Amino acid sequence: MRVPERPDLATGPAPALACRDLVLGHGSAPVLSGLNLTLPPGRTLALLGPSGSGKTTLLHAIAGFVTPMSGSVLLGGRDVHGVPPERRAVGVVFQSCALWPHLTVLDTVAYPLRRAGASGGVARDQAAELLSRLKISSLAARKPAELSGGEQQRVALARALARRPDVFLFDEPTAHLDAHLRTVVLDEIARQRGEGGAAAVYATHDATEALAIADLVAVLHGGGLAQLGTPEEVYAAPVDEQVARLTGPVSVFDGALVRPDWACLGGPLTATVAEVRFRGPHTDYLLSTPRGCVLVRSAGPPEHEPGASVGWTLSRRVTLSPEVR
Ligand SMILES: Nc1ncnc2c1ncn2[C@@H]1O[C@H](COP(=O)(O)OP(=O)(O)OP(=O)(O)O)[C@@H](O)[C@H]1O
Repeated sequence: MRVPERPDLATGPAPALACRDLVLGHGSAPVLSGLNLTLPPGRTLALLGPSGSGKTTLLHAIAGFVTPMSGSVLLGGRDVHGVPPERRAVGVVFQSCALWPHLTVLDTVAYPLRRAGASGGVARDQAAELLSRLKISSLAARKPAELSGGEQQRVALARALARRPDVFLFDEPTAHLDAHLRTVVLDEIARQRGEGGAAAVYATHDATEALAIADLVAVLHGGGLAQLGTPEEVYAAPVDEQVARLTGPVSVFDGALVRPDWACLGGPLTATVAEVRFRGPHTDYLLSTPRGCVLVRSAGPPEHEPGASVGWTLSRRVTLSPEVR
């Protein structure tokens, strides 16, 4: 499946990252084919896709751990075919954090600063500052075996931030974090990118996180790039049902895709409340109608019980084309 590049995001200085006709796999069968995309400096690309769709494989190809079957990866406008991982200007935060077992947390984060030429004292001071921002100062003297999964992730993130790369590669960097720490980490990622102008590729299963953090979203499924667009585009105009499901909650109602916020309670249409799901800031109602079921989101706590008859309004829908229904 070939998706046209977005010309509006492909102009200006050399892109931080470009993939050209990229085909990736681990053996004979490709996992991803015909991948074309361009990421300008300072922008964030979210990779969204189901388990096994190739998000990690793509990150590994950019980092240099996987050799493309064909096509090319360009970093800063330069084809990096054959360039080993340590000579690519990328900072990786992967699911298996691969922290060095013999180094303390402080030394782990200071190491890239030393390699970049900082003196021992300066490197340790800057590393301590990064640990403080990621709320892990108290762990400075510990070794990886003495850390929880979420703590290891934050150390790996601090190490990647210390490297000041041109491109950050994140593979589910908040997977082990609670909601508060997730915000701390996402804010820190955004702050560093703003300061340093680095681009980021961010793989996640979490549509809400992807839409919030990204300038561009690449939806991977079916062995390729199913849709590339801004968060608003992939949410408001998904190309098919699977893209719609991967980018947020959706109902298939009367041959069309309907987001929960495209319908509301009250209005001329009639339905029976089939299910009520309290979500904190809002409540989701699954409405049963003669033309199918539809999920409707309403601010505040539940106001209707299952079985109640309600009126509702449909304000927007994306009709599925016949070939993808
Ligand atoms: N080292 C490997 N050798 C052989 N096949 C692999 C290897 N790594 C991954 N694969 C296969 O490649 C496909 C893509 O895997 P990948 O890890 O890139 O998916 P993903 O989208 O990151 O999945 P998840 O969300 O579960 O992490 C899967 O079918 C997987 O089984």
